[in-house]
Amino acid sequence: MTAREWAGRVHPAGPWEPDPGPMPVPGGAGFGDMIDALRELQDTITGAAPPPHLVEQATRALREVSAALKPHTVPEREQITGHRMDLRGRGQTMAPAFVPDEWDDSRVSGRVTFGRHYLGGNGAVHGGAVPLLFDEVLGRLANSGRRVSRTAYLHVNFRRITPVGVELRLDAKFEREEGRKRFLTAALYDGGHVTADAEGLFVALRPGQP
Ligand SMILES: CCCCCCCCCCCC(=O)SCCNC(=O)CCNC(=O)[C@H](O)C(C)(C)COP(=O)(O)OP(=O)(O)OC[C@H]1O[C@@H](n2cnc3c(N)ncnc32)[C@H](O)[C@@H]1OP(=O)(O)O
Repeated sequence: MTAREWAGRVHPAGPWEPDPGPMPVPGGAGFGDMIDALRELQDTITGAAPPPHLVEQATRALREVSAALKPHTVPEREQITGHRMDLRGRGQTMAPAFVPDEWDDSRVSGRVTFGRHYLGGNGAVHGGAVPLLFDEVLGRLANSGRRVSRTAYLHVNFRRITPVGVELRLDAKFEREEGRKRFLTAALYDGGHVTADAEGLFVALRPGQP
C-alpha cells in the first residue's frame, strides 16, 4: 500500500483522528521519530555557531544520510511526508507541527510551538512562517470530510510578535460555504493575546482540476 492510498484510507475518519487499524504503515512506526529528529536538527543548526572543524564533520554526516536515502526517492503520490495523517504535522517539517486538542468538522483547536528554525529576528517568528501555519491548519479544516479544495486567498493580520520557542494556541473555524467557496478564520494566541489572525477562502476543485 502506498502512502497516498494509506492517507485516502484514513481520511474518511477525519484528518485530525486517523484510524489506521491493523494496516502496514508506510515508513514504519519510526518515520515520525525521523521527522522529529529532522525538526530538532533544523532548530539546532539554526541556533548553532560551531567551530569550522565541526561544521565540516556535520556536513559529511548530513551528506551521508542524504546519500543513503536518495535511492529510495519515489513519485509524489508515493511519498510518505505529508501523507501520514497520524503523525504530528503530517510528517513534514515545512510548517511547524500543529497538535490538535479538540476538533469537529467545523472547528479545531490545538497547540503549536515555532522552533528556532522559524526565527525572523528579535525572538519573533518570521512573517512568512505564520501564514504557512494558517494555510496548513485552515487547509486541513477546509478539506475535513469534504471534496478537496485549494487556497484562493489567505489574509493574515500580524497583531503582535509571535514568539519563538513558546507554546501557542491556535483556534480555527469553518465559517460558511457558498457553492464551491469555503470561508474559514483562525487566530493564534500567546496566552491571552492574539498574535495573528487570518481569513482564508478555499475553493473546492472541479473534477480533473490539479
Ligand atoms: C493527503 C491529504 C492532505 C490534506 C491536508 C492539506 C493541508 C494543506 C492545505 C494547503 C492548501 C494550499 O496551500 S493549496 C496551494 C495554494 N493554492 C493554489 O495553488 C491555488 C491556485 N489557484 C487555483 O488553482 C484557482 O485559482 C482556484 C482553484 C483557487 C480557483 O479557480 P477555479 O476553480 O477556476 O474557480 P474560479 O471560477 O476562478 O473561482 C470560483 C469562485 O471563487 C472566487 N474566487 C477565486 N479566487 C478568488 C480570490 N483570490 N479572491 C476572491 N474570490 C475568488 C471566484 O470569484 C468564484 O466566485 P463565484 O463567481 O462562484 O462567486
